[in-house]
Amino acid sequence: MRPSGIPAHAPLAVTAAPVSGTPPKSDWETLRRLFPYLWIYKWRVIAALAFMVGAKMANVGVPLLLKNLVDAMTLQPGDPAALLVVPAALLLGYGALRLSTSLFTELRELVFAKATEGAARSISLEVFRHLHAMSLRFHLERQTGGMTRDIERGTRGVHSLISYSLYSIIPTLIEVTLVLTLLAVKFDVWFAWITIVALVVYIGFTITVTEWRTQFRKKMNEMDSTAHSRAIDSLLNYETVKYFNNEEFEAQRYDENLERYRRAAVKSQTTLSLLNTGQQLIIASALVTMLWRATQGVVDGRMTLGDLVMVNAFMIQLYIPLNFLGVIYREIKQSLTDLEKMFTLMEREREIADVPGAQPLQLAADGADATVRFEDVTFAYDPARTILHGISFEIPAGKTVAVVGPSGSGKSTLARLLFRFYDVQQGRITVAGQDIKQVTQSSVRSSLGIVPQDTVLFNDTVEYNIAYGRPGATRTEVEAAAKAAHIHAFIAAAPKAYDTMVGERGLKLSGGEKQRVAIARTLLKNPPVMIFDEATSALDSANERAIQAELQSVAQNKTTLVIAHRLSTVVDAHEILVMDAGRIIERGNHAQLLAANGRYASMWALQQSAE
Ligand SMILES: Nc1ncnc2c1ncn2[C@@H]1O[C@H](COP(=O)(O)OP(=O)(O)OP(=O)(O)O)[C@@H](O)[C@H]1O
Repeated sequence: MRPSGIPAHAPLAVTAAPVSGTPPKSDWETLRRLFPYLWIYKWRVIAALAFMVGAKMANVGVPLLLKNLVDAMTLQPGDPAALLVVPAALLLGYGALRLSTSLFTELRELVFAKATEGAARSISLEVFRHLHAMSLRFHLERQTGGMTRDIERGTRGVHSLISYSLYSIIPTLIEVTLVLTLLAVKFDVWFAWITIVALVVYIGFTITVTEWRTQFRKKMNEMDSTAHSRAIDSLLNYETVKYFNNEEFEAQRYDENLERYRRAAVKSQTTLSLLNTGQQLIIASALVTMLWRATQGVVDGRMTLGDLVMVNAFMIQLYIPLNFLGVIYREIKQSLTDLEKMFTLMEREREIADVPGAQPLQLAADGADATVRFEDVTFAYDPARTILHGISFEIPAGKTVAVVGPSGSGKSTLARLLFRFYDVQQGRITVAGQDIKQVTQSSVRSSLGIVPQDTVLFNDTVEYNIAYGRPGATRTEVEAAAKAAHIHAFIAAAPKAYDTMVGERGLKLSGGEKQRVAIARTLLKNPPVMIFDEATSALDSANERAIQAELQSVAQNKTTLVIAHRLSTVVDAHEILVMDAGRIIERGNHAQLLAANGRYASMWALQQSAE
């Protein structure tokens, strides 16, 4: 048997660091959040730091050798032996030091790549899991485009933060310390002072200007995310845009943000030039002062020519990384901002969470005890508007209860509550006598199957979409489900059969075809409790009758909740609830309700005459 497109669940061996508490407040807090993800690879972190120190020591050794080389040439002009032997040894040493600098640097990258990539992977996976754990309310409110952009930037932030701090800031600090110590010990303490003052002024200037510039960068990000959200929303609504001929309107809305982005970007660029010029000024002043002190030293005979060369080489070596400090500081700040945004997203409270120590729902293997009860359930999406008022009913195991009533009366809300997409404000919902709030959400959901009102499919093959009902199902099982949902013949006749792509959100299929794919995947899941929320509303009468018969045979031994507009589809239900404005106004079986001659009877008469 050929396996279907979806593999069975395989646990991912990723050690996610624990997350707790409130959203990060400062940069240090963000760093503290990131640290545990890296510390999983502590030996690599330590080894990388050691290699870094090695590389910097080798780097600082280079000017020292240069000094000796120059001194050998200038101080012993009359000694041909020394002139031959000493420079040869020094040249070899020079080569070895240069090589070790790059060797240590490469080793550091080699050792650390796994830690960086591992941390980025753990965080990405954790964010993804967290998003799926967030409530339906969160997902209905989110702006997909902007949010994915934030996540993308956050994950990239992990890479840049690690590489900039570990590959730039820390090495520069090590180098500065080594050079300062050397200068202070070997020469006039003035050299160290000039370097320190220049560094302090440089860093102070860079940080102040960069902090000020951050607002433009933030604005750019904001505009970028909003533009992205608008573009995605507009593309998802492609057909609607065309129906209303609103391409130009959409383009203008998009362009509003692009224009704001452009303005912020130009400001960001102009202020960058200001920053760069200021930095160059500070560095050039420091270099000139140092060189002036060094030439004075040579003239006074306190320093050799070699010393002068060495001081100059040190300064140039320091100058190169410092030159990038502004960019690095900004990138680090930027990464921290991006990371903070992602961490804040991760800290958003999960509205619907398992109670501590929640156990899985206990259910007989054949679902024979899967009775569903709504006990005096009151619910509001928004506290200002109660949707369900004290709803009580029971679907005995293996029986079918139908809910009918006008649009907006709260029928689909019953299904959402049973799936625990929201928690009820009053009363409780039980499955097999267990409150669904007290057991794990995943066990409740695995006992339920739904054919929803609006089916949205994954942009993959028909087979993938059906097999989604039970990852790991074989092609034969997928076909059997498709046959039961009366969609097999249609799929088999398509040029690519089960490998046909359904398009984004399944839009390449008709409403009725999508609905049948949804039925097939729920049949494949085969849970003890089924919910059909107007499951056949998109079908023509002939297809509806055929599938109704199939659904009824499937529902035979299952606990079933049927939500329907067409009353002819629910006449066989064990109990029919008539809902209006969030209340059950009538209940009974078809015959009883007709006899009662109330709302149901008049709805029935109306539909019969229409048909
Ligand atoms: N996420 C939500 N936030 C706020 N109000 C909501 C939300 N979802 C639904 N509602 C409101 O709750 C009420 C009941 O919605 P529900 O989907 O349960 O109705 P229904 O009876 O299934 O309607 P229909 O027959 O049209 O599908 C509606 O007035 C709807 O506007």
